[in-house]
Amino acid sequence: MTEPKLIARNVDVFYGEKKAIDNVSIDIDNGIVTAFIGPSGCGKSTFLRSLNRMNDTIVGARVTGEILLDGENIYDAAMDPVALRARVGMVFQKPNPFPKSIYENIAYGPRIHGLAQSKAQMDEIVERSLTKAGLWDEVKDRLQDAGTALSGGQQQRLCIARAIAVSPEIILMDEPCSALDPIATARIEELIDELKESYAIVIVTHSMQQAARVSQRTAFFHLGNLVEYGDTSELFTNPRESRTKDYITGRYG
Ligand SMILES: Nc1ncnc2c1ncn2[C@@H]1O[C@H](COP(=O)(O)OP(=O)(O)OP(=O)(O)O)[C@@H](O)[C@H]1O
Repeated sequence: MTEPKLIARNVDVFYGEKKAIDNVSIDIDNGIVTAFIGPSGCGKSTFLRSLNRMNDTIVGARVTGEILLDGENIYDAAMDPVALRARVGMVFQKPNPFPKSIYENIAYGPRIHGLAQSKAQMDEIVERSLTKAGLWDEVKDRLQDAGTALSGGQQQRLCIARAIAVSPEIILMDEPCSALDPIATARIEELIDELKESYAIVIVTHSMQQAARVSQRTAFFHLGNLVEYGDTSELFTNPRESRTKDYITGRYG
């Protein structure tokens, strides 16, 4: 057995006095997709954001416990949050390309992290990232067009390419398809399946069908607790906890 890529131990997340995540421990492995599911407000996004310190940007948010990335505590004073967010990338619900060209959307991260020594190297990173995100053929002749001029599904693949460009180890996705039509959604789901070969992927989704289609492991959250975590097929066909069963059979949520 290889070590988990990321280990969370006894994690609490607070917004001011309010505890949104209560004592969550979970291992995230490489090479698979892990889905976070649960009713609205259960804390899925809050916990996801704690995995790359995105909560640091929210006034009053506080994380306790331990989150280890390859054994290193990401909340250590020595950890640079900007470098961390390159290693643990994030894709949001609404595609949010920068108001810049397609090329610049990808080149921006590698430039600030000093990943390219020449224009040729940067071109190579841009092409490789767009190819991995399944967008190269559609945009290679218009790299100078605005990223915002693409369709919603293309914009989301651009955002995935932007995350890939800085060579992440984990990609966190917060409901990445909820603003997309079914065809664009299917395209992103195929892409997630391909990307899991290279990155650990964690996806928050409202759709149990989507969790069942794309993930190998599923975590069910309820009222800030991690109720059940296991193989996706097992969790959906033979849940151990009654709260999981109630949720997946549509009794609440
Ligand atoms: N910035 C914030 N400030 C204060 N409270 C917040 C903040 N963000 C979330 N919360 C609260 O924390 C709890 C968990 O919210 P979170 O958005 O993580 O849940 P979720 O499961 O992702 O919900 P949804 O599926 O609706 O996105 C909720 O009670 C929510 O109101």
